[in-house]
Amino acid sequence: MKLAIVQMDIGFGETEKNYQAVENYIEQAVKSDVDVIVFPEMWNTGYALNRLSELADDNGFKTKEILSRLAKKHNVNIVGGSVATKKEDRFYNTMYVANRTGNIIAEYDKAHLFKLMDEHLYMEQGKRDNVFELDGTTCGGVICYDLRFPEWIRAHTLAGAKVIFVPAEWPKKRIDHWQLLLQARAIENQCFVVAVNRVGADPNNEFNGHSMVVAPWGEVLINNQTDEGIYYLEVDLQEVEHVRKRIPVYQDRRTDLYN
Ligand SMILES: NC(=O)CCC(=O)C(=O)O
Repeated sequence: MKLAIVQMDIGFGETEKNYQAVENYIEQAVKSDVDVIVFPEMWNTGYALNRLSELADDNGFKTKEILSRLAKKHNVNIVGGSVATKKEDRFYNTMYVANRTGNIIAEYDKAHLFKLMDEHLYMEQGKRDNVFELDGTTCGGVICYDLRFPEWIRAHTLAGAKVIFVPAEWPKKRIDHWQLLLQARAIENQCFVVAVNRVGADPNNEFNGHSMVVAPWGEVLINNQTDEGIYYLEVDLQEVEHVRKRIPVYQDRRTDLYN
């Protein structure tokens, strides 16, 4: 799986600029041979939460149109990070995934809202998991703070996910947690973790990237990048089976003691 990790800056409440930036990034990424392009969290609005009624994407219409059109045009999969959406007068932090044919194959509302960034005051939490297929590989997608809930990631790998995508706006001041948690989730679940964080700043936080790809044995394949840009990496999905055979964690689970 050839990945293009888009570690972008996000204009605070500048939706037009952000949509244009995402279109440009897709056009740039497909100049290389890529299978999946991945974006960070809340890339349409940033955390301009008190302006969601004006800024959130109505039913994700605009986001879905762009992802679908460009995925089809370039025969590429796009894990669309997440965007602020409005659905039936409520706001959500929503991930959309478009496959090569331009079909929107996943729509996921962030399950765990992050109180330290006031999300719970403005948004509704999601009620469903997020498992989808990219080129025949079962994948899962969670959003930022969801990463702190090992049982939530495990629910996705128990449902078959071999790759977990984690778009984020994870502030610099807790980047040590980000790195450790991503590595732990990959090792304990014996899966690839593909995590994309933003760069730049908003009125409340500074973001320093450190987007990461971690292999099922825990090797960190990308990290320490703090500049805005696209980072390219190919991963060998067969590593998942090799690691799961070497230490059969899934067979050794004590389902008589826990689920
Ligand atoms: N946007 C988020 O969910 C941030 C999560 C975060 O920073 C954390 O420490 O957890």
